[in-house]
Amino acid sequence: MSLRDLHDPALVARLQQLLDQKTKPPGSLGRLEALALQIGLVLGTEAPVLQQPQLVVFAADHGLTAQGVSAYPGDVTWQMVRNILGGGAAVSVLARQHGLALTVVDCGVRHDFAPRSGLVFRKVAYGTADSSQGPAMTPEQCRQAMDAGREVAAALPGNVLLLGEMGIGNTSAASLLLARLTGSELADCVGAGTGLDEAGIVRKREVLGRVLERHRSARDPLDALAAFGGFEIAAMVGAVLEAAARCKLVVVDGFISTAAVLVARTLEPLVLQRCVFSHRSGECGHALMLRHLGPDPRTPARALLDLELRLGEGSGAALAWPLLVSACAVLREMASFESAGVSRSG
Ligand SMILES: Cc1cc2ncn([C@H]3O[C@H](COP(=O)(O)O)[C@@H](O)[C@H]3O)c2cc1C
Ligand SMILES: O=C(O)c1cccnc1
Repeated sequence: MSLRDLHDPALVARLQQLLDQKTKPPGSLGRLEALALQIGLVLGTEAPVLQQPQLVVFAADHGLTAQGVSAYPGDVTWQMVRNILGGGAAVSVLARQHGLALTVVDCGVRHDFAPRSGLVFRKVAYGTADSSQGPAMTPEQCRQAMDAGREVAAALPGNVLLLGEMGIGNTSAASLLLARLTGSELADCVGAGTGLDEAGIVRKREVLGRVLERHRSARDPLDALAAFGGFEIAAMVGAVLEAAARCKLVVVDGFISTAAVLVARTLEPLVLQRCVFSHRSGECGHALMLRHLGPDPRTPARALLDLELRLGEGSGAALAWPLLVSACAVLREMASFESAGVSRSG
């Protein structure tokens, strides 16, 4: 399946003309105008309305946590899933504030959850295998996780998917994917994650260096994804591909969800047309990752916000949401010079 190129020159010209006719100096709403244009193109309309926004938190555990790569124990993954669904996590509060439907997908958490509202069961296994000892997933598990993401995205209503994730150890998997898929120095790809101190970061780099070396032949993006994990990243790859195929807007969160886009765009470069990068994470490596996803005028990879967030869960995507709503409102509702009887510049 290949994606349609959304760069319709006629629609671009109409959208640009509409924006330029609004009662403001041309370009004075800055990047909100580029955002409005992008949303218009994705939804294929001059009057975009974002409907039934869905924030999906993909959750899974990582075998590599056995090597001490995170400041927190793996049990935090399932405990935070419970907290997210219970309404007390950052993403729960922000989703509630902004009226975003919140779903958690168990892609591979090391825990058995009782059925509850908002929780979708797509468990591939009880966490990935330790990637310092062998591949994190088998090719079949990788496919299963990607299919889970695709199916979840296919079943969602609305025209916007906001990505979130929960998985202790997943900054390690994202760093490894960044290093392998872009050829960047590992040291530039590895950060503090949940808050490792300097010694912890040195140790994390050393562990990830060994993992990278162990899987030196995993150069193909899907091989790399299977080698490093995790299930939630693979599921996000599938979800991004499916949402993009359905011409939904994809709101990308931080370091980990952007890593999923890094993989997805190797399979379908045009997914980038549908992606809005909500924020630049404080995690070392995210700026580098965004640079590798752009710049290209048709596929901007510039993040909207820079709040030094380093949380994940979809918190940055939720925080950027009002900007997307505003971009659409400007396009739909602002008067033109002509309709408002305002004089243009001489
Ligand atoms: C309480 C808590 C809540 C979180 N919410 C998201 N993350 C974030 O931190 C984890 C990745 O960092 P690392 O690779 O260092 O483990 C992921 O679960 C991510 O979503 C959290 C982490 C913690 C501790
Ligand atoms: O940028 C992120 O998404 C991030 C950073 C640190 C820890 N968890 C997530």
